[in-house]
Amino acid sequence: MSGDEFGAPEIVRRPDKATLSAQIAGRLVDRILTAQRDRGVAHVVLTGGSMGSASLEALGASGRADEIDWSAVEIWWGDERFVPFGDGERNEVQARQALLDRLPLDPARVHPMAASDEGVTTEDGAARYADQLATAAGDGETVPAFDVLMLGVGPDAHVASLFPGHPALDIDATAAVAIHDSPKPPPDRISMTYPTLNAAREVWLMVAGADKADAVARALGGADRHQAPAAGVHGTDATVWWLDDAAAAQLT
Ligand SMILES: O=C1O[C@H](COP(=O)(O)O)[C@@H](O)[C@H](O)[C@H]1O
Repeated sequence: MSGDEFGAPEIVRRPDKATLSAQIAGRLVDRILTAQRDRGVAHVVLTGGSMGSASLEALGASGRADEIDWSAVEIWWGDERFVPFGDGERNEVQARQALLDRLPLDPARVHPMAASDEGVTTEDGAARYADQLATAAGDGETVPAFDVLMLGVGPDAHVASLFPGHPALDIDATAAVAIHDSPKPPPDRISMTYPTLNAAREVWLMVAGADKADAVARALGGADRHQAPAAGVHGTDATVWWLDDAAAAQLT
């Protein structure tokens, strides 16, 4: 599918980060319930960073977590910082602290990316994640059709660990890629590639704060994905930009 074939994104704007996070949490519950009703199991891709944690914390605070059969939810990550297991820099650790540790998840359905103290390289970790995705996808597919894929957006418009100008932006022969020389610490990471991100039924880009306003305006204003990686992600059914007023301030 070329960029021109995607429908216009939905833009949901709320006054502040707390209100935005609560809105995201409510729609995430609804989305998981719908996926489980339609397909039995829901595939959810989590993100790191400020909005990744805030939205999960909001779900915990909403009182709605008990509506979901968490044993039938597959949890994935769009990217990971390649640091030791348990390190607070890991997106997995942040998600566990924000919510996952309090949910009755099936451990076999939780899929963290590799850690640097596992005795594997980032390349090994990326290849292993690609294998896990293919196994879960079945039917000869390389990745599952995720029900919802959540992404934060950096002030440089990066998503997952796909950074402006980085060679990984053009890798499409594998589902996950090793990242070196990340401009944002830590330098070594693992990331889903564009084809994997864009296999999701719904892609949610969640952005709060004035420091992201320029990135949002560029990505939604038609920037090339090599300059603004967030411009290159789209869901097959829907692409939703969740913005607080500060992040939306430069939209015309
Ligand atoms: O490094 C990362 O940054 C982005 C955005 O983080 P934020 O704190 O600026 O919101 C995040 O979405 C990504 O998963 C992460 O690895």
